[in-house]
Formats: sequence, C-alpha cells, structure tokens
Amino acid sequence: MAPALLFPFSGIAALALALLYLISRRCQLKSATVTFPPGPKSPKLPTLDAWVKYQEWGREYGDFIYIGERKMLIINNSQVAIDLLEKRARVYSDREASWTVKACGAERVMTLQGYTARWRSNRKVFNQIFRRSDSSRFYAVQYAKVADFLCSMVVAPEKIMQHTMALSQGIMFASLYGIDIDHDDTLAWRALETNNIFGEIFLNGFPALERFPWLRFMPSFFPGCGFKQTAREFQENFDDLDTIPFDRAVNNMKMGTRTSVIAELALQNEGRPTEIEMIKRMGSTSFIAASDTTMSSISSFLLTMTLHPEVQAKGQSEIDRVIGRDRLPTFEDRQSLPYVEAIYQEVMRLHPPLPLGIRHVSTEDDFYKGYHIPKGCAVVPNIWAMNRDPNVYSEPDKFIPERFLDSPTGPFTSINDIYAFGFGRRVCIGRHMADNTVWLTIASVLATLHLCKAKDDEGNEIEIPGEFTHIFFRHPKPYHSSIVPRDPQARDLIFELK
Ligand code: HEM
Repeated sequence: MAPALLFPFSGIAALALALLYLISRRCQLKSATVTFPPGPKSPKLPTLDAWVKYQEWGREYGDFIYIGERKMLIINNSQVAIDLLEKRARVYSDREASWTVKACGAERVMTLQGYTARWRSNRKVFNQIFRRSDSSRFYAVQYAKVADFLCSMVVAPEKIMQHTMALSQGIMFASLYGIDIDHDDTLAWRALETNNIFGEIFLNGFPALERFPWLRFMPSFFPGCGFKQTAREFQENFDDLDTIPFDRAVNNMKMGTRTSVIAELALQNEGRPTEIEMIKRMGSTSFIAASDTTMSSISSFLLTMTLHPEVQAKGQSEIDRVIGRDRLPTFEDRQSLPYVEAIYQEVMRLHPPLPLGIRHVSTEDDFYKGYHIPKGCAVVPNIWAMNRDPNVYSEPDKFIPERFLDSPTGPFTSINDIYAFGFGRRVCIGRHMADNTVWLTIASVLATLHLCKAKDDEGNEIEIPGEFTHIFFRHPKPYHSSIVPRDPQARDLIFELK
C-alpha cells in the first residue's frame, strides 16, 4: 500500500491506542482500592523545624508520607523526588492557589504562579537573564561586591549578618538594575519586610482566611481580618520593589549615566506594556528570591568555618598552593580547587536555605509504587532529610567535605545534583547565578580571612551554640566570632581591591 494511503490508518490506530491507554489508566485508578501512601492520621503539623519532624515520620512511615487531611505528600527521599517532580514533571509542576496568595496579590510572583501559560512566559523572561550560558555577564559585579564584602568584614566584623545580607542584595541590585544600595537603603528594608511576609504566606498562609474564605469580603476591623493589614503591606512593598529600582535603572540609561540588564530589556520592549510588566516583576521577584537564600548559604559557610578550623585550614592551603597569595580566586580557578568545591557542596548539603523547598502541586490523579496520589496534592520535598539520608551519606549530620572528594563522581557534579535548588520544571531559575556568588564568596573568604571563636575578657573561647532559625528560610542565628585578615599580606590584598 502506498505510504499516503497508510497514513489515515496509522492515525486511527494511534488514536485507538491512545484511547485504550486512557481507558486502562482510568480503570487502573478506579479498580485499585485507592490506597494512599502511609502517614500519621490527623497529625498536628509542626510549625518549627518541620523538616525534622517530617524526617522522624519518615522513619516510621517510609520515604513518602501522605497527610490525608491536608492532601499533602511529604517526600524524604531524593529518588522519590526525582521520580515524581522531575520524571513526571508534567503532572507535578503546579503551585498552591491559596486564598492567602490571592489576598496578597502574590500571584504576580512567578514562584507562586500555577503551571500556566502565564508562568511559562514569565519563566522565559527569567531565562533570558539567568541562563547558564550567560552567567558570566554577572562576573564583574560578583567580583566587586565580594571584594566590598571582604573589606566590610575586616572593618566591622561584628556586623557579619548585615554584611552578608548586603552582599546578597547588593549583587542582585547591581546585576539587574546597575544600582548600588546600602543595607540601610529603603529598598533593602522593603525587600526584607516583603520576604518576612513571604515566609508567612508559604508556611501556613492566613489560617483564618483559609478556613473562612468569605472573610475576604469583610472590612479590616472585622474579627479575624487582621490578615488584611499584612496583605496590604505586602502589596505596597511589592509595588515599590516593582517600580522604584526599575524607574531608576531606566532613568539612568536615558540620562546616559549607567546601563543595566533590566533597562536594556525594557528598551527592547518599549511600547509593549505586558512585556514591561513582566520585566518589572522579574526584577522584584529575583530580588526577593535571591536575598535570603544566598544570604543563608553564605552565613552557613561562615558559621561552619568558625566551627571547623581544620576544614578552613585545608581550604586555605589548597588556595595558597594553587593560586598563591597575591590575588583573589576567580571563576577560572574553580576547576583547580576540588577541596573548596567540596566545602561548597557540603554547605549546600547540610544547610539548604529552604529545607522544605517550595511545594509543588499535582494536576492529575497519579499512581506511584502502588499508592494513589490525588490530583491537587501538595508535594513537599524535604530537602533537609534527603540531604541527610544515611543510605547515601555516612555520618549524615556531620560536616565532612571529604565525602565529596571520595565519592565516585568527585566534587564537581552537575548543579542539578544540588537538591537545595529544588526540582524539575520549577527548579530555581537563579541557581547558576547563586552557585557562582556562593562559590566565589567561599573561595575569597578562605583566601583572605581567618574565622574563629571569639574570646571573652578572661581569654576563654565563647562557645557558639550553632543554632539556626526554624521557619521556612533556615539560616544561622546571630553568634559571636572573631574575623580578621589571615595576615598582613591578606589585609593589603583586601584593601588594594577597594
Ligand atoms: C543559594 C541561593 C538559592 C537557593 C538555595 C534557592 C533555592 C530555590 C528553591 C528550593 C526553589 C524552589 C524550586 C522548586 O519549586 O522545586 C527556588 C525557586 C526559585 N528561585 Fe531560587 N534559590 C537561590 C537563589 C536564587 C536567585 C539568585 C534567584 C534569582 C533569580 C532565584 C530565583 C528563583 C525563582 C524565580 C524561583 C521560582 C521558580 C519557579 O517557580 O518556576 N533564586 N529557589
């Protein structure tokens, strides 16, 4: 038979097969006595260190736990996360559309948008800026801001937290808008406040509103409507973050004083209001998504170096051997510094800034390992537990960078293996930039600074409890330490850069 004649039959056959597949899948779903994955019945969900509790439940119920009452699946095992969130990304890439998100107008933040055409368009805009192949466009800012950071750490080491936040925020503002901001700039405060509310939105939402959605129609003074004030603050802060830096960047370019990634994108899209809105939102969302996370990773590194002087010394000696003492590390040196890489990997393993990632939501009924996962299920990747899986990591709670040197793949693995950046189609879009910022900071601090415990008036070391925050974003709590240049040569190097 001629191929042209075969065509309609093969089309019909394909259709019939697809139909059969759908029917058999439906039957599969129906015939099964719908067994949900195991999990505690009506548990009280923890608000503090939830990742630890979920890990404990994992020991009792297995690698994935279902909380029926909440339609929530908690994943404690990386292979399960890969199977569902990556291999079945078509089904598991939605986000929760809560009343809280709506009340805050937070659907404009890409991170919270459903798996829709709007999200896809936004992700394309982000990708134009943050794709791996263009990461080098941020190098100059990253070098400059890390150099500033080293100076600040020497000048006022007691303000370690402020400097770390200023570094994370500063890199983002300068990279996108070409603007330098101080940590006390209004925009920096706006971002911090917005992030705090963001944490609240992610964590539990506004419980009263979630329970009684009709409260959204009530005035602010109505009992239970306190959330309205928070929602208003979020919107106002976000409006400012959307517009103030964007306008400054565009003005700077018009005046010919400074160009920037955002201003150039805006120019290319002049007269296209929808695109301009997306670009504005890309800026503010990046800023919010980047600040606490990057700050957390760098803070965790600083704390671990203070607590593990032997690791710090090994990192320093690798840098001295490979690079010498008369310059700072650059991105070109990265592949020659396996121990520094192992330190970076170990920080990201033990201290993921978002221990529970960001929930994905399923858009179809699904079956996995004989269990039913219903449509609309919120899937919580417990990155914290995955990274402490005793079947993958020996002595998982200990900080041992050598584990990456000794692993068959070595420390230079794919960025996709760093679960701290999330999974599948929703994986962190800024991960290449973040990876570079955190690595460069680690290498530069090791090259120039000495971190150790502070001493009291009697010369005794002040113990560091090594505590971390417990809610949503996880980062070290303030502690006392001593930060000084490694020696006069390092001091000169730091101040020469200024
Ligand atoms: C150490 C730093 C960072 C960490 C640990 C981190 C981690 C994460 C995680 C866990 C997610 C959720 C992924 C998922 O849903 O599976 C995420 C999403 C996201 N991140 Fe990051 N992030 C970091 C830095 C950044 C930076 C610098 C940007 C700048 C653009 C950024 C922008 C975003 C955005 C926009 C999303 C939402 C993606 C989406 O929903 O499609 N992040 N990040």
